[in-house]
Amino acid sequence: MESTMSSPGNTPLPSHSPNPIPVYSTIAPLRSLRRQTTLSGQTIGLVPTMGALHTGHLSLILHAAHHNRTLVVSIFVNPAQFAPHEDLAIYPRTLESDLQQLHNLNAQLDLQDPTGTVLGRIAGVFHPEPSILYPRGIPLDPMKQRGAFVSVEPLSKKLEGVSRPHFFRGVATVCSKLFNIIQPDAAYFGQKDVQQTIVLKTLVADLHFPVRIVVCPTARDQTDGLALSSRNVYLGKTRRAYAGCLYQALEAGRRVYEDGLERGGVEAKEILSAAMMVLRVFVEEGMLEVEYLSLAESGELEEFEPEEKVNRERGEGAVMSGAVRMLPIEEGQGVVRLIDNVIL
Ligand SMILES: Nc1ncnc2c1ncn2[C@@H]1O[C@H](COP(=O)(O)OP(=O)(O)OP(=O)(O)O)[C@@H](O)[C@H]1O
Ligand SMILES: CC(C)(CO)[C@@H](O)C(=O)[O-]
Ligand code: BAL
Repeated sequence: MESTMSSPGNTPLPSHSPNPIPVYSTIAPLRSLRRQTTLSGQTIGLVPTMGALHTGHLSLILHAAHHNRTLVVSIFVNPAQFAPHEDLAIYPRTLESDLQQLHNLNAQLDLQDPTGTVLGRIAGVFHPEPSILYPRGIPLDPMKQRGAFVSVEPLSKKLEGVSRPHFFRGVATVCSKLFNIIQPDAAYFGQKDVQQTIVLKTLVADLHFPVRIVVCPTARDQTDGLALSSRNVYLGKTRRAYAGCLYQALEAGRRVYEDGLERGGVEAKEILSAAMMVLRVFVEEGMLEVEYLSLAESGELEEFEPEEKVNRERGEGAVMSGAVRMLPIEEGQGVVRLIDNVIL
């Protein structure tokens, strides 16, 4: 089924382009797009998202446009990666404005880049109902889910997997489905969700998916470095004012690592405590809780031992990541989890 620049309710969006982006809710038209693209000798770049698009998502699409003539963006809030107590029901869903942003981006892509390179353009948005991707239904309790699921172990149990135990199973499963349906040559993901990118690289290697996983830099707020994220809308003005502290903490850790290189390296615990020092003041004021601060190698996210010397040889490319729970400070607010990371 295909619609053009309209919401499922069929409200047409303002459009000045003669070529609105088709929105597909079923699989067959994507198979035919794949066939046509192959016949014309072009590649498909896929950008999977859960919608509520922001500049971070658009930067992934722009990146993909430099390497593929045909782009597909998926917008699907995947129930399988949410735990029953998480925010599936209230996750921001802004399809109309998402489509408008994609439409505007296509207009920019049509103009080519300043070097004269011909850029790709978004040829379709995949926006299925859950029943299309999960034909056996998708009960929220992961213990009751039926059908085929994919998990990547033991990576999925570490860091993010501790507080979100079935999150990566949901991500690996939905991405397997998207890869099989769209059959992209490459799929583009953000560095912000670093563990997700490692899980997905392992998935495509182990299951021999012919898809290249491309990791693109984290887009940040220019003032305080907060990683752009769809869930930032939950923060409210007051918490937003100090939400950049996670990134600033990670940067403080990175500085200790870099200064230590002159002295042949520093212990992992010194790097992490520099990061913790930035967060401590907020913790003591009851403004946030730290779920984890981690310094790990980039392959399987194996943690450095606290006393281990992190020097150029061991440290370069290591992942320093963190997750904090921004506690409610005003009436009606819930906890907002922020994650971020820097690569040493
Ligand atoms: N700030 C960002 N910079 C670069 N990529 C990003 C950024 N934020 C999200 N992405 C990437 O966009 C893709 C889709 O992510 P998603 O739709 O979950 O957005 P999100 O902002 O991460 O939302 P959430 O608040 O649910 O984490 C993922 O590959 C994710 O890593
Ligand atoms: C990759 C993804 C679209 C799978 O639902 C999601 O985890 C996300 O948005 O990062
Ligand atoms: N960007 C990761 C999707 C999630 O947190 O559910």
